[in-house]
Amino acid sequence: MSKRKGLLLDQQGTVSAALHDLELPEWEFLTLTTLDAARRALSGKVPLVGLVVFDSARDWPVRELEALIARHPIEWIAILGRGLMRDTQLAPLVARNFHDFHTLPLDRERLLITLGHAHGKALITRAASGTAQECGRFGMTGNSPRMLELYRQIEKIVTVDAPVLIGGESGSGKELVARAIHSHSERARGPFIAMNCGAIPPNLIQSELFGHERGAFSGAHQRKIGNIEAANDGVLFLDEIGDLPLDLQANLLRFLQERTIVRVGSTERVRVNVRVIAATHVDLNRAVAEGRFREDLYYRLNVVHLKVPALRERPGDIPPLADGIFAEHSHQKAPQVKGFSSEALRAMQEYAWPGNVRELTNRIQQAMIMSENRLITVADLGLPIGEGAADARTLDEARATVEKEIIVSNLRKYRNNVSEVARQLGVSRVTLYRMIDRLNIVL
Ligand SMILES: Nc1ncnc2c1ncn2[C@@H]1O[C@H](COP(=O)(O)OP(=O)(O)OP(=O)(O)O)[C@@H](O)[C@H]1O
Repeated sequence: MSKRKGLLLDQQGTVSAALHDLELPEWEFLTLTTLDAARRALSGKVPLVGLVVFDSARDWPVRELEALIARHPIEWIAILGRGLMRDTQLAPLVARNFHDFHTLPLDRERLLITLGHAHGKALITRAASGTAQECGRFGMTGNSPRMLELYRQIEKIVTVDAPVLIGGESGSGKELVARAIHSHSERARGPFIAMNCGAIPPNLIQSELFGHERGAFSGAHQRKIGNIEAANDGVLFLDEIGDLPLDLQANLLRFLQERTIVRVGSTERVRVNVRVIAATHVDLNRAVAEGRFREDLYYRLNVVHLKVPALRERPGDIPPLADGIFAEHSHQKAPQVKGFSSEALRAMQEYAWPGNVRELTNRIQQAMIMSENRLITVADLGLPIGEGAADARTLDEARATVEKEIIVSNLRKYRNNVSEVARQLGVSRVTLYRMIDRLNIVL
C-alpha cells in the first residue's frame, strides 16, 4: 500500500522523533526546520496534509507562515506545545489558517483521526477545484512545453523579491503572470496595484505614480495617494512600461534606487516597500538603442526576465483554453450551443491569433451568443473560411468543411430561409435539408 505523504515543519525536531515512535504505518512525513526549506519542497509535488509544530508562540514569522499556507492547497494542522492553546497571539493565527490543531503530548488515536479528516478534506477540495488546475498552474491554462517552462520560471521567481520584466505580445497573459507571482509570493497578503502607463495622459502619470498633496496644482482639491504608495507591502504592476515618458523614467529609477517617494507638492520623503513588476509588448532593447528608454532603468527592471509565449506558439493549449472559456461563459450562450465542431477546433489551432488569449476569449464569447448551430463553426468564430478545410486530412473532410461554412453563412444571410438558400446555392430544397442534417447544422 502506498503511504500518505505529509509535511512536518518542526524546528526543534521534537515531534518528528515522537511521530517516529508512534509508528503510523499509513503515513510518511518529510520533516523540515525552516520556511525556506518548506517553500522549496512545496515547489515540487504538494502533499495533502501539513503539520506545523509550535513549541512556543513565536516559533515562526507570522506573515511568512501565513503566506506559505495561503499559497498551497494543503490542509494544515497545528501541533501546539503545552498551554499554547490559550496564547492570545497564537490562537487567532491557528483559527485563521489551520484545518485543526493537536496539543502535545501526541495522542496516537486522536492524531490518526485528525490526520484522516485533513487528508479527506484536502482530497475533496482538490477534486472540487479540479480539472482546470490539471491542465495548467498558477491560475493559467496550458500544459505545452512553453507553458511548463514558464511555470518553472515563476516557481523560482516567487521565492525572491527582485523586480521582474515580463515580455510578450498583447493579450498573451502578462498581467495574469504578474498576478500569479504576487499571489504565490510572500507579498500575497499585500495589495496588487496595476497601472497601464500607455493609457494615462502624460501630464497625469506623475501624480498617478507618486500621488499629490492638496493644492499641489489646480484641480488637486485633496491629497491623493499614488499607486506606488498604494502598493506598499505588495506589488506594483506597470503595464506598457515602454510608454512611460522619459522624465518619469528618471523618477521611477530614483524610487527603485532609494525606495522612497515624494508626493507632488510635498517635500517629505515617504519610505515604501514595493515589488515592481513591469510588462512590455515592445522590444525594450530597441527602445534603449533608439534613446526612448533609459538604459539604467531597463537594467533595474530587468533583474529577472520572463517571456510569455504567444498563443500561436502553443497551439496544443488552445482546446483546453477554449473549453475553459466555454465553461466560464456558459451562462451567456444560445441554448442549443453545446461545444465546438472539430473543424472549429482545428481552425483555432491553425489561426495566428494576433490578439492572443484575449482575442480567443472574445471570438468564443461572441460565437456562443450568436451561433445558430449546435456546435460552434469556423464561421461562427469569424475565422478565415477554408483554413479548416486546408487542414482537413481527407478530401471528404475538406469538402464537408467548405460545404458547411457556405451553407451556414448563407442561412445566416437569408435568415434561415431554406428555399432562398437552396436557390442561391443551386440545389433542391430536399438536397439542402439532407446536407443540413448530414453536416450537423442547427436551423
Ligand atoms: N494561460 C492563460 N490561461 C487562461 N487565461 C489566460 C491565459 N493567458 C491569458 N489569459 C486571459 O487572457 C486575457 C488577457 O490576458 P492579460 O490581460 O494577462 O494579457 P496581457 O499580456 O497583460 O495583455 P496586454 O498586453 O494587453 O496588457 C485575460 O482575460 C486573461 O485572463
